[in-house]
Amino acid sequence: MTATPLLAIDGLSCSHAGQPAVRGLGLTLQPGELGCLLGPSGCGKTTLLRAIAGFHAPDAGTLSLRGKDARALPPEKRGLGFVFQDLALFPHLTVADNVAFGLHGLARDLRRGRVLETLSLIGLDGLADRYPHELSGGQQQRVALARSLAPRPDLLLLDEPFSSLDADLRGRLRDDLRAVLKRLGIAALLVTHDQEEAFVFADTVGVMQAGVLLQWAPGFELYHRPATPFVASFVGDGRFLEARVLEGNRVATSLGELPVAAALPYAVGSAVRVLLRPDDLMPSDDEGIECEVRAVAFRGAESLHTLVLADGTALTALFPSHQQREPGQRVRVKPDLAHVVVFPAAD
Ligand SMILES: Nc1ncnc2c1ncn2[C@@H]1O[C@H](COP(=O)(O)OP(=O)(O)OP(=O)(O)O)[C@@H](O)[C@H]1O
Repeated sequence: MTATPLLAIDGLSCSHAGQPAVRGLGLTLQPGELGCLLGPSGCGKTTLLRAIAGFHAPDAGTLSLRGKDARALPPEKRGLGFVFQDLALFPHLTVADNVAFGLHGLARDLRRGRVLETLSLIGLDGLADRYPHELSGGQQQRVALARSLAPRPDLLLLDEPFSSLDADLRGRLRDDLRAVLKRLGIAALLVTHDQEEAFVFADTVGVMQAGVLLQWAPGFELYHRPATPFVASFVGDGRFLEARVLEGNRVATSLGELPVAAALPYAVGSAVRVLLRPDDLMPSDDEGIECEVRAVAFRGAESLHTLVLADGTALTALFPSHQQREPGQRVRVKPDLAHVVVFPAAD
């Protein structure tokens, strides 16, 4: 028996003034599952979140929460928490009163305990009596998170909640929030532009393009088995290499013969493209394919090398930074991969 999903959406379409923003979208989120939506600006992420929250009426499709049709429910009856980019803390209320704001249903004597417990969980011990203007930006964002967590919703909707913070604060807040959500068993759907954030935070990541959800899968699968060329190029670095289908689950490329995961739906001899990630190529001393280093980008532990093969094909490869080469140098590389992902040849 499969458990009832917390959130189930099917065939959901939304528009703004007749212009489609979300098209026939379906996904499910299980209790306690952390999901993330990635996609270029304007692809419909916020519209989808607003439709789930009840702030935007869909044109078509179904939307159920905890197994019940939620389409007719107003936002306050959906039992969800939201955190949007705009914090909207009440400036004249203390931190504790801001956090207590959504706890009307709770007996007064329990409220203070819940507020202090939530502040402690989110790393704001000792700040209950301060006012928002007495806090840093990161602390204010934590108050907004505490306020949405205090009623213990079973689903939290987060629209780029960390985007105003610098990278270091952002990473810490993301990790802390993930830990709190997992500890409390609260599911979340987070909209972000940051792939690393999506990979680190979420159990399941969705990639949207022009209102369509192209793939909804764990980050590892999205990276290693992208469903479409758009997902392949939007998520992570990667280059496409021209290839030809061979017998026996293999393709011929200018890097030699490479294995594919399963039987291909293309005839032997067909022209296809394969995806090569920078971590699919390793430096190799004597064997391997010779290429020229075109550019090097130092990234700390690793350096991203742009390489050009003898036939002019450009590829990228991550080398440990102590093996970093110089532009113009010739290097040998060999593929280090379980299999390549194959797409139809470009038009
Ligand atoms: N209130 C509105 N009125 C008219 N069109 C809108 C409105 N809100 C969004 N749109 C349009 O709907 C489409 C989807 O917008 P949405 O904000 O959902 O995208 P998004 O993926 O969240 O973008 P971003 O990453 O930039 O926040 C866009 O073309 C946008 O211009």
